[in-house]
Amino acid sequence: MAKKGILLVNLGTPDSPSTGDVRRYLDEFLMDPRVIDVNAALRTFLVKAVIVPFRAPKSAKLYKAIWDDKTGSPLKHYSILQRDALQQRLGDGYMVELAMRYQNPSIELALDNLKAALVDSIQVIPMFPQYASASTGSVYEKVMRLVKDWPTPPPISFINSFHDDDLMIKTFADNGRKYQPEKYDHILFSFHGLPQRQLIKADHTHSHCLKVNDCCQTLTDKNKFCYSAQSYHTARLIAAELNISKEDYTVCFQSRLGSDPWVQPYTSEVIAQLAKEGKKRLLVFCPAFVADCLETVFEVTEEYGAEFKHLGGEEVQLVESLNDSPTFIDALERMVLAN
Ligand SMILES: C=CC1=C(C)c2cc3[nH]c(cc4nc(cc5[nH]c(cc1n2)c(C)c5CCC(=O)O)C(CCC(=O)O)=C4C)c(C)c3C=C
Ligand SMILES: [Fe+2]
Ligand SMILES: [Fe+2]
Repeated sequence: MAKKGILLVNLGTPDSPSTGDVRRYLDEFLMDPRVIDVNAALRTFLVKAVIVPFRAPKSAKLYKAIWDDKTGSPLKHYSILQRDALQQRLGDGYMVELAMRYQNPSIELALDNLKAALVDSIQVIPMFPQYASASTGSVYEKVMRLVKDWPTPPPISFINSFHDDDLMIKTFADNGRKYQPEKYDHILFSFHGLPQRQLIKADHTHSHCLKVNDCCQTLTDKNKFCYSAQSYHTARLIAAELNISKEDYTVCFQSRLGSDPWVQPYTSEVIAQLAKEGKKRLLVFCPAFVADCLETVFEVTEEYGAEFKHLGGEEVQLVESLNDSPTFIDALERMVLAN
């Protein structure tokens, strides 16, 4: 029986926490023109001579801290669980493959597997709730580059974003509810950051994002593909589900790289300000990530946790990501069946 192909693609992670594997991963990731979007000569200089040589040994230490002896990288581990759970839900009529945009399992291998199985169609699900050129856009580009030479590519479709998917929102809300948000002094919705220039480039109107006050804090027809606007929208929906009022939460952006301005406010600065105001306990959602990873487990829990305590705070509690929660698998299943 011919099957329908499903390709889940997450960002990627090193093969091991060794400095060599982290260097290979960072090199492939940061040489992507959609990630470091400057001219090729400058990108090559920045990545190969500045960022990777300094960052690889430091990042390798962080990866060692989150690496599990049995299951390895949390991002890959949860991605495998998501693939297996979705395959089980969809049954024999579907073939679900997992790939990483950078490193392994590669998109090349996953597409080859789908091609060898003679699937009738391929639905690509970039595992990023909010659209960004550096994440979702890069997955589109890589898949299209690989299939362009196939003599007979099957129909291929892509999920663009799922920032407002009610089952995704419910999963984050259910995960957060377990911590009793009302017991915390403030709630953060901390999204992965992006360089400001990437928001400006993505603005089709050339007159909205970062050009008008509070441009990205509401989602409208003008900014419907804006990463920041989609992020604020996701945060509003989770907050509404949990009855968290506007003054009790802040949307912020983490994981800045380099010295160019990124989307603000920065999570580290928000945390410092909250400590200054005497807040003691913070609950942090990271709704840009469908799986726990270095940026949630280490950056939020360890780095921001230590920073907050150093400034007089007491606790930074991370809300776990979607991982393999059954309601998130429901969301994926529904996306597939709707196509
Ligand atoms: C949520 C989607 C992501 C976007 C958009 C994104 C953009 C982006 N990231 C960097 C630089 C780094 N990101 C790193 C890790 C990382 N990033 C995402 C997701 C998005 N990145 C994830 C899921 C992870 C974790 C991977 C894991 O193995 O757990 C890293 C590597 C870690 C480190 O060295 O600190 C870097 C570097 C840029 C420059 C960028 C957009 C322009
Ligand atoms: Fe990143
Ligand atoms: Fe915007």
